[in-house]
Amino acid sequence: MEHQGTYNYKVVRQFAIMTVIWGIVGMLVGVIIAAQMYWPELNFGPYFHFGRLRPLHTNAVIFAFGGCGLFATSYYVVQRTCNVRLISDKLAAFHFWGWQLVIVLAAITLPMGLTRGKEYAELEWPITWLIAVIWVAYAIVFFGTIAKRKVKHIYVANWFYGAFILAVALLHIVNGLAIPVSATKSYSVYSGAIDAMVQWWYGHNAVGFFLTAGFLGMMYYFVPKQAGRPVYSYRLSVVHFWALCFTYMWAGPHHLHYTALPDWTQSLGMVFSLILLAPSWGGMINGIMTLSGAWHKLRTDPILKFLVTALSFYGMSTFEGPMMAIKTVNALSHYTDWTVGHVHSGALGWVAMITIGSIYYLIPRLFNKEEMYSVKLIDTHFWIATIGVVLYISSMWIAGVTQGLMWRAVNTDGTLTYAFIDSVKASYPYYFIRFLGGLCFLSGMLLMLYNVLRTVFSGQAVDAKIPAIAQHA
Ligand code: HEM
Ligand code: HEM
Ligand SMILES: [Cu+2]
Repeated sequence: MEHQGTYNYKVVRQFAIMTVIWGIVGMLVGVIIAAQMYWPELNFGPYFHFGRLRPLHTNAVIFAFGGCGLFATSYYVVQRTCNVRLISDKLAAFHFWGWQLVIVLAAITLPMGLTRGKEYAELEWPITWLIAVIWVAYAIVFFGTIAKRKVKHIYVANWFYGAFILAVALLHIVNGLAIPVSATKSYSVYSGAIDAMVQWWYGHNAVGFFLTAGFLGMMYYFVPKQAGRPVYSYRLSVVHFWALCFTYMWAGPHHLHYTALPDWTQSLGMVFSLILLAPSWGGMINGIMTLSGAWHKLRTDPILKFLVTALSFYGMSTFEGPMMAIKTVNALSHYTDWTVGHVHSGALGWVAMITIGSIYYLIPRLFNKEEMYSVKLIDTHFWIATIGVVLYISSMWIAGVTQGLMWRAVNTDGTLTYAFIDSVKASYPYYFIRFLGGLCFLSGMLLMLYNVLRTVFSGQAVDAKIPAIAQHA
């Protein structure tokens, strides 16, 4: 039991490094598909066609980049706040290697065109089952560690990580139910409008629990830590936690406005989306107000800049989302690039920025260094990333609204003013700006990789000792 007195940082180090690597891979694919929309001749053969690289992009950024970030931070946070080592190093290692295998399998099968055809749940049934097994291992390690904790209280970050783990298990299994007809092909057990409803109950809650709850867990640990201030309101964190979990579950139908779904379900989804603004902003306000008395640190601390800007984008996208869920607004925004803009203000502005900030916090601590190799480079990364997000989302807003307006424009005699191709032509300049924005964001990630490698190779891997007296980490 040589490890008894220390935390398991090995699995945290592994997931943290892979967060940066998969972030670069996933965003590179993002830049490639963005380029393909501006230069159609970049669509090569079947394997490198937009239609096959797009799911590769979404899977890589959400499950490889986002997933590794969530696993690294949750394993760090749960140990530090419970004052115990993970209950099983072996299961944690199985989780790490199993997840890398899933990512590799995804990178092979998606370009081959093997897909279940469900967005964000594309991977065919053998991989879906493999994910379920790995997820159970993760849940055992995480909740087992909480059960063994030396601190009576369960810190709020763990509540959010816990909700993420449980909800994603539920979503993955229910939406994954399928009847295999061969090793690489299966059919959903649901059909028609019910299949669509299950899929978007899944899709929306993937946003709510994979892309939000887990990252709020990150926020609740790393923002107070980096700001050196306690969480603004513990009561607010409890209230918005339960409200968020409850409300997200009902908002899925906003993805299916004006479809064959019963009208009342669409209205229900719209109403719950509007309500969702409140618990979302509860989290944002709690995070931002945690800086009370530490605002001056924003001037000099680029890690804090990442964390706080992430919260601002979180607030912005959770305002935009409820607006887009209003049926009359959705009549304009749906099918347009406005949705893609909304997605990336959440994905780049919130998910990627909070992850980047947290990883910069972690790396020196995992490799026995005072701070990152270059704090100046973190600052450069911050600015280039921020410019990238702004270019991305503002170009997509303009393109999206232009498309929506052109599609609905009618002449006095009732005929359409524009052919579809006119709206494609009108979108071209914005696709170029989006490509540039993506390129900025990707360059920032490359700076990060350099900075991380310099820190890692000048440091040494150490596992911090567990303090003898129970205290908050
Ligand atoms: C209160 C919170 C939010 C609400 C009510 C909301 C609402 C919406 C609505 C109405 C759409 C458009 C559906 C359509 O017309 O097809 C949408 C799309 C989307 N949103 Fe949000 N959103 C919220 C927050 C977020 C956040 C924080 C993220 C990312 C971290 C996000 C990621 C997405 C994604 C990925 C899609 C595209 C789904 C697809 O069609 O593939 N949303 N959201
Ligand atoms: C360099 C950064 C990135 C670039 C250039 C980029 C580019 C793109 C492009 C071109 C699309 C396809 C849009 C379309 O079908 O018209 C897309 C879709 C998507 N991306 Fe990204 N992306 C980046 C980063 C990210 C990150 C970090 C995430 C998540 C954490 C993300 C999540 C998504 C999602 C969920 C979709 C599907 C949107 C939908 O169905 O509405 N992206 N991205
Ligand atoms: Cu949704």
